[in-house]
Amino acid sequence: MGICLSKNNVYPSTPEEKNTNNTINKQIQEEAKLKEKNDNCTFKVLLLGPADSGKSTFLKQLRIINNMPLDEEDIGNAKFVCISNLLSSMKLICQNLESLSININPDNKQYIDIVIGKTDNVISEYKDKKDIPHDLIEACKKLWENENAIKECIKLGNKINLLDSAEYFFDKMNYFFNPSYIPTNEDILHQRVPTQRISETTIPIVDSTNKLRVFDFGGSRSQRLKWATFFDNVDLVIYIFAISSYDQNLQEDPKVNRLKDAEQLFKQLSRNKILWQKNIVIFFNKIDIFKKKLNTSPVSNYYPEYTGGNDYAEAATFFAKKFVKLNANKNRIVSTHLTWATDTKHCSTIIKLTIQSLQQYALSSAGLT
Ligand SMILES: Nc1nc2c(ncn2[C@@H]2O[C@H](COP(=O)(O)OP(=O)(O)OP(=O)(O)O)[C@@H](O)[C@H]2O)c(=O)[nH]1
Ligand SMILES: [Mg+2]
Repeated sequence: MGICLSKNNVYPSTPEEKNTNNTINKQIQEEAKLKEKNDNCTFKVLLLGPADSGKSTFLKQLRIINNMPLDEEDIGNAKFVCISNLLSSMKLICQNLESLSININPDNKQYIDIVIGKTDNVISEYKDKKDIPHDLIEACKKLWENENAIKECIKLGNKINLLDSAEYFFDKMNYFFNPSYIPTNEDILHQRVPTQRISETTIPIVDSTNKLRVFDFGGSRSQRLKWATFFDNVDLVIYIFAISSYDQNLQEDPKVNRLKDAEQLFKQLSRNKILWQKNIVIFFNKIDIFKKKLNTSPVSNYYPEYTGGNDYAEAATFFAKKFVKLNANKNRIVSTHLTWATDTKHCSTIIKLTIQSLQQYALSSAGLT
């Protein structure tokens, strides 16, 4: 390279070598600056997708996995949310048994009446620290332990927009009804609170000097109108939808299939001008429910072109191909992951992979790899 080494120093001997040396030094300085910038980077990440798809759950996992405590509001409201998710799910089931033609044991009719009659008042009063009436607790326990109709109705939960976590809360009702029980992180991960306010959370990435600045949005149709003002200077879009929702309709528009709505939404986002150059990671979420459903709710009932039966890999590949095809900019990287957002161990692997590729992409955009 025309450079003489003397002890620890580098001395150029001719004007040409001097020039080369200057160029190299400049490059080294620029790369060091870029590296420093990338070592202390804050990546802007958007969590986008339809309602009830798992965006806020994923944000909770991002905090847990990066050793950041859960949001104080989530912890403070945990008991109330668990109880109200549990009671309102039980009420929804009791109200729909007849329309779903599910028979009950006549001896249990009294408990169903108690649940339907008392739940709303109890939820509104519970916030004022009133106790849950004993007869309502007993009614819930009796129905869950002795009435098969409740379990049958859970299997038809897709028809009544039942919470995916209903069974989780019913299984743990003895804990939740105990006044001294303190909800765990797992309980908080199973809660359902639709996001009404856009949240911004800065999360230091564990074992790194970089941070994530994560925006979590409400996914219902009315909430989507607020998204676009946050699209500037994004580093990564994570599009999350529930792959298990292929047999469900939207809460806000019961005529529209949830997964078909998720397709349309993805198509629109992939065409968005401000996001045009941005890479997208798609999370096909709720695979735990998806796997179970395949046996009882054939995908071909909703997608007649699907021929893979109840095979999990076939069905997942079918949807993955569908979404990747919908991406309008073929020059951007679209990666896909099958995810289970309520499971911390599973999420940890996916989150690490996603952060790695985000950092890798940032370095390569800066010309450092
Ligand atoms: N079984 C299961 N439940 C999940 C999974 N991901 C999320 N949930 C549950 O699904 C419900 C909805 O999750 P959220 O994270 O609130 O959904 P969201 O996308 O933030 O919804 P919006 O705020 O309304 O847009 C919660 O009760 C979660 O516990 C999953 O992978 N498996
Ligand atoms: Mg949310």
